[in-house]
Amino acid sequence: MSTESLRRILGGPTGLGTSSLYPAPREEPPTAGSPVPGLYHHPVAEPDPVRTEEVDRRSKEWAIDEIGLYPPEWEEQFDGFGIGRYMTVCHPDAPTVDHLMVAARLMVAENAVDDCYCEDHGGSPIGLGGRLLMAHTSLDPLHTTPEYEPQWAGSLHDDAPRRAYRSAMDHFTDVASASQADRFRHDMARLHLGYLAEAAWDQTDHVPEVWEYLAMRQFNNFRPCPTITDTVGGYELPADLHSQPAMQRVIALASNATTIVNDLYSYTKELDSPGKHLNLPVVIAEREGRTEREAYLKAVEIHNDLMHTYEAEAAALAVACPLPIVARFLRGVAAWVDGNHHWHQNNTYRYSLPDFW
Ligand SMILES: CC(C)=CCC/C(C)=C(\C)COP(=O)(O)OP(=O)(O)O
Ligand SMILES: [Mg+2]
Repeated sequence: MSTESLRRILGGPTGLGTSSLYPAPREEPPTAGSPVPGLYHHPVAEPDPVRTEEVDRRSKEWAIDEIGLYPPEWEEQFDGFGIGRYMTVCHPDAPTVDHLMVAARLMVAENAVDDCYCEDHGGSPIGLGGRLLMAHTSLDPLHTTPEYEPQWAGSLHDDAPRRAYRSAMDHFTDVASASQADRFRHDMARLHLGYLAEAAWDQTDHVPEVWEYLAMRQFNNFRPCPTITDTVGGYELPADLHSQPAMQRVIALASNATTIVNDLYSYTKELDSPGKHLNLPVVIAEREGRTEREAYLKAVEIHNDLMHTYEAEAAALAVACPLPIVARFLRGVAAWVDGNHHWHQNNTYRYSLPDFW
């Protein structure tokens, strides 16, 4: 495969000596909506405003009318999340708004579970395992005897997170193949495992080693979002290609980079939240005895290393397995990585940068 083709797959220049083509640390402090100084990323174009608005409108209609997701007082936060921008910028190859809506409902549902079960909308580490497992059955149904089946089926309507998961999953399985749905269930089980480790550490006030934190964050991770890029794009990466170790490594590295992006952009929000909220800079500061600023800058470097390794591995995979479907999927993952950065950078309603420059 030519260098030019690889660039197209990854969305920008890669390899030795190309870092200087991307934004470098700056002298002046960032302003609202600017990227984290020194963060390696690929700027992308603003998402299509027509699609953005339509996804916002339809997501809200679904959340309110179909599943009763949130009370009126949470409306501002729902709007501030910007689901339309997020999905539109992360899935530039979605053939229709219907395809974008498949991703949008899942994203809204995933955030509802995180907020209502784990975090600041009534969440708690206490009893989380039971709640998460029951919610997981909205994605991966219980197969049981006629005596108990109706009780389980009724439970899927009992709270907003389960209603959201069940409805979003129904819409997803309408368009996904059986193996794409199974891939998604596996990724969601990984996510729930990550939530549980984070909650267990919270209950015992344990601050993990940096590598342990990175392991937890590989599971409590955006991974279920980029890995549906083919379903949202209206095609399928076959299971035998998706499960190749080289593809799994690319997916994990890309997803880890996207999740550390969240740790960097949500750092000040999480410092202001009650209790100690773990994120990469906080863990580095505590476990490696660094100042907050030093720890934050080290987290930027870790992100950049992950991004460089991800891009190198994706390029190597594209060469080793030169199938158009592999190139298309890798392009979709790269678009998600870049779009995720764009959304975090520009979501000044949720995020603001620390004063470290
Ligand atoms: C959309 C999805 C699969 C989310 C899973 C986990 C999650 C909420 C994140 C990876 C985002 O991290 P965090 O919980 O720290 O989110 P905020 O910083 O509150 O935006
Ligand atoms: Mg965060």
